[in-house]
Amino acid sequence: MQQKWYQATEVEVDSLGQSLHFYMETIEVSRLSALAFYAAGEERYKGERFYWQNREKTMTLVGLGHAHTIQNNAKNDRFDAVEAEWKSLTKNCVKDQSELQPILFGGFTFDPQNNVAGEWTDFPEAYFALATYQLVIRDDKAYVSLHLITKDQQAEARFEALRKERDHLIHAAQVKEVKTYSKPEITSYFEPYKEPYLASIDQVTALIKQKKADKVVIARSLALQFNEQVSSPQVLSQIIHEQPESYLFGLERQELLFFGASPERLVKVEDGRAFSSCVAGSIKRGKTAEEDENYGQSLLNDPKNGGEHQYVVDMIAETFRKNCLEMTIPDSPRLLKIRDIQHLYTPVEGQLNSDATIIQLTKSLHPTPALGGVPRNEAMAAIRKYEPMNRGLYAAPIGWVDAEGNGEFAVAIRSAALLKDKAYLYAGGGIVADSEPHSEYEETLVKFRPMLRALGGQLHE
Ligand SMILES: C=C(O[C@@H]1C=C(C(=O)O)C=C[C@H]1O)C(=O)O
Ligand SMILES: [Mg+2]
Repeated sequence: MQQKWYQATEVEVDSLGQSLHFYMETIEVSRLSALAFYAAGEERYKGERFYWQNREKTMTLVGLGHAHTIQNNAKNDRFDAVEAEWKSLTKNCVKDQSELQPILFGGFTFDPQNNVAGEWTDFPEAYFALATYQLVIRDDKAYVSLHLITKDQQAEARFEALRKERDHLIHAAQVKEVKTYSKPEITSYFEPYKEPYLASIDQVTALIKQKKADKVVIARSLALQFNEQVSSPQVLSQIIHEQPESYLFGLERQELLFFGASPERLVKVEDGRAFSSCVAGSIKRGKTAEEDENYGQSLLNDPKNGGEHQYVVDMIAETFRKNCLEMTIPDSPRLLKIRDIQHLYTPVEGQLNSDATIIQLTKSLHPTPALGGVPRNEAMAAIRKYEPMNRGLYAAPIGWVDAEGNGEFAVAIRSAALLKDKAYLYAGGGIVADSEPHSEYEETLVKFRPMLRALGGQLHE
């Protein structure tokens, strides 16, 4: 038996007070494949899809089509603008049942002041969508919501057509066997700025020794060419199978798919409680349990990595102190082990002040010193000066928020942009006074591995 909820509300969406009608219907469905649901939108909704799964695998989210987008290029108030528009759009929605929540999914680019042309040209500095078809799988229950936002008061016929299509999409996703996808075939592989990257590590450590900054995260990219166009479900299926311990995300806009498997939470808010994670300091995995344990111990005892980590802890703790009634943070880091790498990890949590929101927390936290540096402004200036690329959504907040103010953003690392038959992979590392170019270079190679593997390549040690 299917559960069904329907609501129609009226909202004023823009500053002109334009009045719109927001129709939505949520049905509970029997378990289906989130990836097959995504793939069912290949023809009609390519370029308007997203995929998300949290680290714990307790929440999977897929969106097909755009009922509404919220996007802007504001340099200073992009967070506030997204929050205000989402609030006005959802103010009349029923708030108390989480399965009825419309969800806004998207991201804020790493640095709105970066104008370097390339794969991110024209990508908005804030880009969010409310899906026409929203699939949420939570604690083993699956819900599909249909959203229609229109000026039209008589939208019944359109809504009915969308219902029919929804039933087709659900049917396509209730498959007995999930399709398996082959890996893409790489025809060439190059590191665009290897020499400038190595030189920049020396330049940045010199800057740090002159006390112009304490820590700066420097990143680089890797470019791949494939023998043919690669599809989004094809690469998403690889990360779903290969990176189960990470956040998984994919966000399409026009021809571009930005996707990744990140171990790092920026912020999660659930019923007024906030969670973040300090993830910085890295070492590779060992080939045997013993070697792995030894690497882990040396990471825990290494002053250079400990320094990289502490800057992140100090800043996130400070932000939580300002926004929370109470908070907890352990005294020392533990290890976070994922397939290719281990990190120093310190979880943070707290009870939010009544006026703190997930978007405001995201605004305050981004970029943490795990991806930007310390002090923030000096680090950002150094990144603009020494990185010849545009990070786009790499290292930036990606995630969702619902109408009640719950939500979660990951830091979009271990990620890549796929554009037809080309992909750009991104990786970086925290540079401190005692960083060495060659070992930082090696660290980025390890961080490229998850996306490189998903895209059909491999790196030898
Ligand atoms: C910058 C990246 O990762 C960040 C930098 C780390 C480091 O330098 O040790 C570790 C985890 C992340 O906070 C990346 O993966 O590209
Ligand atoms: Mg590092």
